[in-house]
Amino acid sequence: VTLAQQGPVTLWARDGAAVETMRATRQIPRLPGVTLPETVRVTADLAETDTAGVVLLALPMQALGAFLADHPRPNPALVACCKGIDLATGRGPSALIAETCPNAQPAVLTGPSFAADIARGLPTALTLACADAGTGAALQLALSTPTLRLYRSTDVTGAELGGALKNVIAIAAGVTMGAGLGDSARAALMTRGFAEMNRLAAAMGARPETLAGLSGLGDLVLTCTSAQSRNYRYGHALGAGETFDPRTTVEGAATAGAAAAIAAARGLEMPVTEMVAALVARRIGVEDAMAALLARPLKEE
Ligand SMILES: NC(=O)C1=CN([C@@H]2O[C@H](COP(=O)(O)OP(=O)(O)OC[C@H]3O[C@@H](n4cnc5c(N)ncnc54)[C@H](OP(=O)(O)O)[C@@H]3O)[C@@H](O)[C@H]2O)C=CC1
Ligand SMILES: O=C(CO)COP(=O)(O)O
Repeated sequence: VTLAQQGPVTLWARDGAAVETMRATRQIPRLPGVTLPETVRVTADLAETDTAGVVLLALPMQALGAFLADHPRPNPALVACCKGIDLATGRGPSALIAETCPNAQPAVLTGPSFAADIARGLPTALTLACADAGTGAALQLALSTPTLRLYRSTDVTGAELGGALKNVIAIAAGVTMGAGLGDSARAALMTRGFAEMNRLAAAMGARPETLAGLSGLGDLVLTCTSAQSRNYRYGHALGAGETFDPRTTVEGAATAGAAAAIAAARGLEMPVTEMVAALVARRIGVEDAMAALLARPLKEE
């Protein structure tokens, strides 16, 4: 919606009925109240995107690998908008793109931004990460709009891991608030969670300044403090012992398990992440999880 202010955009979706509805009504079922500009062409025919210079891949992380394997994309630049670690392979979106679409430059668009805010034209700032600096600069220019401000980076690993791991900590923050443990406990979990994000990212070659930027700290703050976040709301329901619609995309649930497995393989301590993975898998309850975190040996900060 925001990019369509600057020129024609093709929006592909797999659901033909949803495409027909969007064409007819110019409304987006997932973004109530937002009208599709006339410059957005909606299609259920994926081949219509084949000649685009840039494609934004906006589907859930756990669906990306199979989607690309089934539909390798011919476009020169593929920008992943998903946040997470693939549970099956332990890889991020750019590695899945590189594997399935070897002729494409993989890039990542990530940072604190709710789709509804961007579509309403509210100001947002994101990180555009691409290992190839020239492609990254071109994408930054092409995808920035008057209300969407992109900062560029060549640290794809850092940008991906910041966006993936903050969702896990957001679940923990939601659990804390849902269980009535208070704002102080949430701030502690956010801070210690951020330390874990940095630990894993550094071990995987990311730059600390990327984690301290929009794609890491920026998105951590947003997602841990806003009830607009699905990861936060899911955690809140867990903490409060309430049900949660299982059809909702909650990226941190799978990513908690993937990150905990990587940390274990590398001998890294990630107690908050491990606890979220255990909570999601129902191996532990909220009270026991909190007690276990508080009972850890005292240490230097
Ligand atoms: N929503 C937001 O505010 C933000 C989301 N993100 C990230 O974007 C990614 C997608 O999230 P979001 O759009 O909110 O998720 P939703 O669940 O709202 O939408 C997912 C979309 O992907 C489609 N989809 C799912 N599986 C497949 C598949 N196998 N093949 C083709 N299409 C598929 C769905 O189609 P169908 O309707 O047919 O199921 C739907 O259109 C996530 O990684 C999320 O973290 C990042 C920043 C902000
Ligand atoms: O990543 C997001 C905001 O930057 C969206 O968060 P949720 O997936 O938790 O809704």
